[in-house]
Amino acid sequence: MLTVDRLRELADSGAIDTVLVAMTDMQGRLQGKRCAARYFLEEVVPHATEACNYLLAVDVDMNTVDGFAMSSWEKGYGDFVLRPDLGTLRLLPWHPGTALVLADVEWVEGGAVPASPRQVLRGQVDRLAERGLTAYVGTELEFIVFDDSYEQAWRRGYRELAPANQYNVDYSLLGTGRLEPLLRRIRNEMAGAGMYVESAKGECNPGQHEIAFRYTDALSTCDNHSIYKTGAKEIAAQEGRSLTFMAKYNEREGNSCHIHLSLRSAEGEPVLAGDGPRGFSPVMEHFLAGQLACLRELTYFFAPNINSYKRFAAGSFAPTAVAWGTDNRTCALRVVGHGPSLRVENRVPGGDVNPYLAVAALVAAGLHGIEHELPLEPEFTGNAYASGKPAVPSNLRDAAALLAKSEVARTAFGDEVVEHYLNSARVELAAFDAAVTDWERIRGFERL
Ligand SMILES: NC(=O)CC[C@H](N)C(=O)O
Repeated sequence: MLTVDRLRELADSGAIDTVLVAMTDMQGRLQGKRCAARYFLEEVVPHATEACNYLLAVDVDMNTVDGFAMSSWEKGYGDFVLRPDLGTLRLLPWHPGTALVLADVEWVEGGAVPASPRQVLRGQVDRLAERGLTAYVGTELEFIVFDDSYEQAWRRGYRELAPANQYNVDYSLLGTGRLEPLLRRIRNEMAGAGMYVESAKGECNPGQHEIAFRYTDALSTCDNHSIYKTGAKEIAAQEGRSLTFMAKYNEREGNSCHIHLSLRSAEGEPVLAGDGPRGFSPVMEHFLAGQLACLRELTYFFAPNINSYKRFAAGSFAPTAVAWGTDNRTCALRVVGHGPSLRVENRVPGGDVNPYLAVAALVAAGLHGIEHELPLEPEFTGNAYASGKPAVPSNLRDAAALLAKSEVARTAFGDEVVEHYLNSARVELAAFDAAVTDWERIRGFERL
């Protein structure tokens, strides 16, 4: 990582001339400004910078949409403050002479903006800390690479794109070898941006790949995740290609973002393993029971888009059943590792997830289980797709309705945050309800 002093040296020598100041919006995108390095050092470091507060109140298309209490035409769409978190300062190797810092979002009058995803996660990290606990998190993003550039793909309406592999390349070294110039750039340049890269592997959908990063504390993982997604797209674009993290690009395997989470004590000792019957501690039992109890009502934070729900298909390796199992990939909650590496993998999130909100939801669910000492049901063995267990919500409307009634969410995040994201869901549902899709035209144009 980069210190401000080192940045100053690099700026003085001309090696760095630009510093990106970024916040993460509701959709998990980096939004912000490209600052001149000198201006960043002289003005933004001591005084922060500002951006229009509609950045937490627009849809994917940047439309000003109604219903957000914190930001509206009535409120004049004023500014909020982007306060750099200097611990996130780093070089971005894929842009010459460029560094990046992530910002916390505050009101001009002071105080955190509650709906800011980074602030939502900070709140849950603080709640854990009050119990002497720290969350360690890893996110596993899958993506599909295409030979088409983003511009070509857009112009073609995303139809008939050429995936960068022609067949299933799951674990195929031949398959990843084909894309190694691109994959190697992404791996090495993310390492240059301060991330601990572990490995890359092929996946099942043609052109589908995954790059794995070492787990770290919850906030840093979500920060890295957001920077990585942007960087991977930018590197692909520089290579004349495109890649997508959308949850379900076509009817084959979707793009997941499995989230692994473990807990440690204030002394840094792993606390999930213990002397219980399965090698679990009471904290693990309650934490996992909390995940099961809250999964349906918090699914919105794992699956925030219309498309997210298309992943949840039987036999797809994406979950449909709210069940837990030991190293069982058919369950929504897969327990992996043992002893100090014991952890919970939530398999519900797709590549379109906002990591801050998803991890905040996992922590909130776990704390609910711990605070209420929820007992853990027996593990599920076998094929959970055929289990008759409660179902992961199958669409955004159901997930939003479940969130609206969630006392756990309201207690953990506050009504303001829950109402904010419920409005976001409403906006997305209304936009989809108003859209006429290719599917309808293909079925209806001639034949109906
Ligand atoms: N590696 C896997 O388990 C595949 C996950 C699958 N692609 C999904 O969308 O969930």
